[in-house]
Amino acid sequence: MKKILILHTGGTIAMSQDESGGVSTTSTNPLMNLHVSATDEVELIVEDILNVPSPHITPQHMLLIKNRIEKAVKEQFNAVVVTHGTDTLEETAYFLDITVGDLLPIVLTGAMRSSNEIGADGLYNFQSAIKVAMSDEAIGKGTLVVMNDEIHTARFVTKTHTTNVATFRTPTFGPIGLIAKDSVRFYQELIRHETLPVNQVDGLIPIIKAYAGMGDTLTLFTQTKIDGIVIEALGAGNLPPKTMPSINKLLENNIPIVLVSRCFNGVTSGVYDYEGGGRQLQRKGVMFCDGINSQKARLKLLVALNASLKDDELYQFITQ
Ligand SMILES: NC(=O)C[C@H](N)C(=O)O
Repeated sequence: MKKILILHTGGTIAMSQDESGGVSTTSTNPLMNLHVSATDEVELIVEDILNVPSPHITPQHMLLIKNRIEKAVKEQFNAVVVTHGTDTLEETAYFLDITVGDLLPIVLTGAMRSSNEIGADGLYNFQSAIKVAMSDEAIGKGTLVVMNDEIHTARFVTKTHTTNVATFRTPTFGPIGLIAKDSVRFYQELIRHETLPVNQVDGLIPIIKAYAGMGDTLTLFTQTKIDGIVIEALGAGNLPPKTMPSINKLLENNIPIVLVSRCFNGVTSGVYDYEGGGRQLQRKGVMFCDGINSQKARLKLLVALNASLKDDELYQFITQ
């Protein structure tokens, strides 16, 4: 019989709606009182590791979850299911993906409707996540996100809708599997999977978004002590020319600059050789992140810096 560790962290999946329509955390997690079917062949050990809305989640919380999962490996658990608020679920999922690796299946899930709302999706998603975690095919696929009958990779999934239950999507590549009534089916997998061990997550790494007519906003970051910066650039990876003096200054000060695209689909590539164009940025040492969004790129840089990666190693890890 498989043994699965359930880690509840809070979020809407653990919340209820009151008479005024407000949704908030309750002292007992509603999932605790509900029976999850089709789990007779599995032993579930449940822990309320946190009980917070996910906008309150920090990298310190992610580290706590990671450490608990690593302990679970030693305790011979076969898989872990983490329930989480959806607002930052993709960030915790990605953090676990790049720090724990493929030691055992890790599946995150959440809900868009609280437990006592009509059409509540929490219990259903929770059950689906357990089914995926139980599946032998989930082994070696990296951290997974299961919502609304779909299986996504932590690396590429993102929350795309503020309220719709079909909010989690994987732009460009699509989900890697689905849950069809009783069966869990995988159709794709990632071809590479990078991980780094970390024991701390310190550092100030802001995210800034580029826009038409952007002036020298980045100058603010040349005057503050930051450890790195993530820029959501235009298109395939270009910036307005007025940002260049500060880009140069940051690089002179050895501040790592990670670039992603503000586009929802596609990957970055340094092709344009005009002032601020991607080719110029790459030549200067700006690191282009491949296909992940800015909030994940920020975690990637945070993990890399806390694992003391520098120079070439840092460049390889960020750009691979
Ligand atoms: N659906 C949700 O879980 C959203 C909630 N604000 C959270 O992330 O905690």
